Amino acid sequence: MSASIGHSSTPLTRGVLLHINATKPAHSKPHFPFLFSVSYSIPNYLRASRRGAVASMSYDKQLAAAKKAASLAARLCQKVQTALLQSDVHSKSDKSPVTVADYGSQALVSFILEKELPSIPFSLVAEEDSEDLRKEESRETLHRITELVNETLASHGMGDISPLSDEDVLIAIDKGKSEGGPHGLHWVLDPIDGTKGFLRGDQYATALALLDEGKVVLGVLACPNLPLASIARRDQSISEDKAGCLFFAQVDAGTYMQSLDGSPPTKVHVSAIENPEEASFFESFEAAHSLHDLSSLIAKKLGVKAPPVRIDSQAKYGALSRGDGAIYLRFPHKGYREKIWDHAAGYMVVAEAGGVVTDAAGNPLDFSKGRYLDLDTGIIVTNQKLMPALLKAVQESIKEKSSSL
Ligand SMILES: Nc1ncnc2c1ncn2[C@@H]1O[C@H](COP(=O)(O)O)[C@@H](OP(=O)(O)O)[C@H]1O
Ligand SMILES: [Mg+2]
Ligand SMILES: [Mg+2]
Ligand SMILES: [Mg+2]
Repeated sequence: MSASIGHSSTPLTRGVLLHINATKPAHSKPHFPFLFSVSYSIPNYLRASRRGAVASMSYDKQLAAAKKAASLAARLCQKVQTALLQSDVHSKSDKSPVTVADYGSQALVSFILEKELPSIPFSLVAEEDSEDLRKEESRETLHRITELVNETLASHGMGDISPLSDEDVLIAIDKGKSEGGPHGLHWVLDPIDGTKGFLRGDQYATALALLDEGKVVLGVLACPNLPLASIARRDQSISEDKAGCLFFAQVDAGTYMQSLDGSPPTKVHVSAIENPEEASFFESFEAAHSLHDLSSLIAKKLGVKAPPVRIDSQAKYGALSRGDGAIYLRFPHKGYREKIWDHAAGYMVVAEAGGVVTDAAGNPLDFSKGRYLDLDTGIIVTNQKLMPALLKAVQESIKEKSSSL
């Protein structure tokens, strides 16, 4: 049994239903040379919850720009998703509306960030590029994207900006070609994370983070279909809940959530659950993205009683940051390389809410290596109390299943 949270896709109108399916990075040791010698070691999972060298800086301006950019991109995506779900051609094989939303969201975020922060050198590591869009057969798609970007800007208080041309849109998209790395400031963007959820009418997120000297220093997650109320113990009777969450976090300043409509932010914290029997866990909706059988084995070893909650996208990190569930397990099939834009914003939102994010060996995630994350086997997320037991269960389960990984 598993529970999956999403906007209802049938009927494709509104509301959220519960579908029941059968089925301190680089931390250094304290050094007291004249007093005594200390034998001191910090478990890796605790290092993973600590901030790096750039902790004392404020990123308020960048955070304000990131919230604005991600919120507008979410509006654009919502518009496309609504049209997609209402049209008669919303079959999963029709990729074009998704493409339009992905590109439109990336162009919009890129354009707004650069415009709002003119004094800061602009570097963006983002998922999409314009190669296909520049082809002759994509001319109409490109016009549609430009139209969407301009409509979104005009209808959300940015009507004073002169409309973007097709070429402006292509340029904005291609700003996302940065390689990132360990030096300087780099934005990290997934314009639509959870494309498959987007297509189904379920969860997706616009995920935006900022790296400073290779460390994530802020993260914003816009989740248009995530209910504002907790999705823990959700049942059909509360399927009319309002949806649309904006999570944001800045290093050493906590994690906050507000509605995408602009309600006042509230501070959020990860679950305080210490007993795994009371914990529930999140994983990808898509079995192709994560080994569900390995997660089940881990959960069983830990003593987790609740069935997995399957959700698309970094909405999982958002939901975890406010304590809707206590654990997120992600174990891609062998050979898959994780990208930084699939985790940077989510990592920040969870870490600042008191959670811990590591790879399957308990190492902190390293966002300084370029566009990819190099990690051991998978990604695990939980609170500090549960992490030691979770790590043990993960490592035992991986050993048992090693032949299939
Ligand atoms: N085989 C695979 N294994 C793991 N992750 C995959 C995958 N194929 C795609 N993904 C990633 O999984 C992301 C969605 O995450 P989730 O499974 O949590 O919904 C996708 O983001 P996009 O939708 O932005 O492409 C994509 O980057
Ligand atoms: Mg993604
Ligand atoms: Mg994406
Ligand atoms: Mg993708």
